[in-house]
Amino acid sequence: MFKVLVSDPISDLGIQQLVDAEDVTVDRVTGLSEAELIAIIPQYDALLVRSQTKVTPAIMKAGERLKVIGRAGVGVDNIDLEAATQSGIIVINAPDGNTITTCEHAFAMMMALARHIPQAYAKTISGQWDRKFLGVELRNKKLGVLGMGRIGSEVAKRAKAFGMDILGYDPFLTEERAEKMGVQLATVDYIVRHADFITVHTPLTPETKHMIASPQFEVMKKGMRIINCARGGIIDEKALIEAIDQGIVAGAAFDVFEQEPPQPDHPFLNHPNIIVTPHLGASTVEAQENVAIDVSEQVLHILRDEPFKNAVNMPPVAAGVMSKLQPYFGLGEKIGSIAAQINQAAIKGIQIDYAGDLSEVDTQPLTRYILKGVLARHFGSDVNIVNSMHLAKTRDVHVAVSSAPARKGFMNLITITLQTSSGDTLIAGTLLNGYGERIVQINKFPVDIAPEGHLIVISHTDKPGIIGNVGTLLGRNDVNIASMQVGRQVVGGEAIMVLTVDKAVPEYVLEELTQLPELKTAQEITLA
Ligand SMILES: NC(=O)C1=CN([C@@H]2O[C@H](COP(=O)(O)OP(=O)(O)OC[C@H]3O[C@@H](n4cnc5c(N)ncnc54)[C@H](O)[C@@H]3O)[C@@H](O)[C@H]2O)C=CC1
Ligand SMILES: O=C(O)C(=O)COP(=O)(O)O
Repeated sequence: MFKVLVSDPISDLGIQQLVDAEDVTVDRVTGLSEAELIAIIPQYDALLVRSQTKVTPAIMKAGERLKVIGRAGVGVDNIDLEAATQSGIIVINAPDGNTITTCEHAFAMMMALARHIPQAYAKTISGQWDRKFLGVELRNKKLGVLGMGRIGSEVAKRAKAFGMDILGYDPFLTEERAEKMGVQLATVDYIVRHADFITVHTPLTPETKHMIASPQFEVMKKGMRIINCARGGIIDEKALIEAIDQGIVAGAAFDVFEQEPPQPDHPFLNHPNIIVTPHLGASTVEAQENVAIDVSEQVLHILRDEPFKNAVNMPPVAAGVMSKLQPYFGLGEKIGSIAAQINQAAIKGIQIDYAGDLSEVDTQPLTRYILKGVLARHFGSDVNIVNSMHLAKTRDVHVAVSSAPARKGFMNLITITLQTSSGDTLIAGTLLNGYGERIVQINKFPVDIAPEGHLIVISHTDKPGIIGNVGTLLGRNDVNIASMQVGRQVVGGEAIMVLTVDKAVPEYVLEELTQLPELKTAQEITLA
């Protein structure tokens, strides 16, 4: 039974599929301190959060069973991604579910800002009929959009309907796409100098932190207005107050703060020219259901070892690609494991070659499984597909991948060469239609082995009588042989024998095998 902890207020309807799942139990406990979360997290397989819960390295370290952290929303700045990757925890988010809602909030803030709606409302309900609030139209104004991703693009679309001219900047915005959207591609500098309104829709990164600060405010158009419904810290809060005091900025609308919640004496609170909301951008019935449904679905997939999407600490893979690759994951992991069990010396590098059908897809997720198989001998259950690349890198294991359409006699072929301090070991495997996983080459010897259970790999000289001797010795020791494969390149030369046996072979039996004439090495390989 999988246990899921929901530690922030997440839509009931959205997580219903988790609640209904027979193999899952869901606990909801919100408002926990870090220490409280550390105390209970060891029992959980998944943690679901919004932006309140700060998922620190200490929480992840305590989460011995934690396989996935699901963020019911976009921004994952409350989750320590580096620590998650190191701990092998998958972090997923729900990037699409709150786009429109947040865009509409930004738009509502822009309109409220243009017409002083919050200030006028406050006056009116306090009994004062004050008609001095003079607004501005949006029509014919220049709107600068910094960050033209999902939300920024939707804001631009709506702003066009209001007759605004859009200046857009995003490192990924091409001239063609901008033109298609009716947006003028511009630099940040151009935007800050010319825009009447600026709205930011980027994540908070070292690059975007204070991307609007004193140097930008100094050159802004006098009387401009600025909106932040993305992340606190993209606009320098102190510099903004100064720019308002200097009459450069006429007004600002903020949904997010450098520190949330802001201190009661924060200069934005009660400032006549600044309107604020408490990080409500994503807070609609629709968005909360959407993000919770999306994240619950992926959490279920991850818990059940099924293909999933929206991982934040793993490169994105299209769903179609994932379903093509899925059948190879087990084979890849076993090939890696066989290589690492045959050659137990210090690993320097791993060469992975994909051939045939596999050359047509992005094999990156498969590479992670192969690395997991290789590294499991050293890291045990601490390695998984989230951290296998990372662990290889931190251990200076160089991973090289190549792919070629040539079929080499097989429709698909995975070949790995484990480069170690005592030489190279090559293992190749394929997925045979109707026959499943097969190992087809060990070093220079062609073989045909189903990679499962217990195998004994013997290297010997191709001489008559050896097979009989091996069989007799194993029989004497009560080791039953299920299948046997012999590979050689030339008659009487070096040869390999691979036996599938029904149970683990005691160490002394392997020892005895190596005492047989013409037999060089005997190793046991165990596969799950
Ligand atoms: N207030 C709220 O409740 C909500 C806030 N957000 C925040 O809104 C922001 C945008 O979300 P989405 O549009 O869904 O993300 P997105 O990933 O679709 O778009 C972000 C865009 O920012 C661009 N970008 C990155 N660095 C940049 C830079 N230095 N200058 C200009 N552009 C840059 C990226 O290329 C990307 O296109 C995120 O920070 C997210 O956390 C999202 C949902 C709700
Ligand atoms: O999705 C995002 O990035 C948000 O900022 C929304 O945050 P929330 O889930 O409302 O705490």
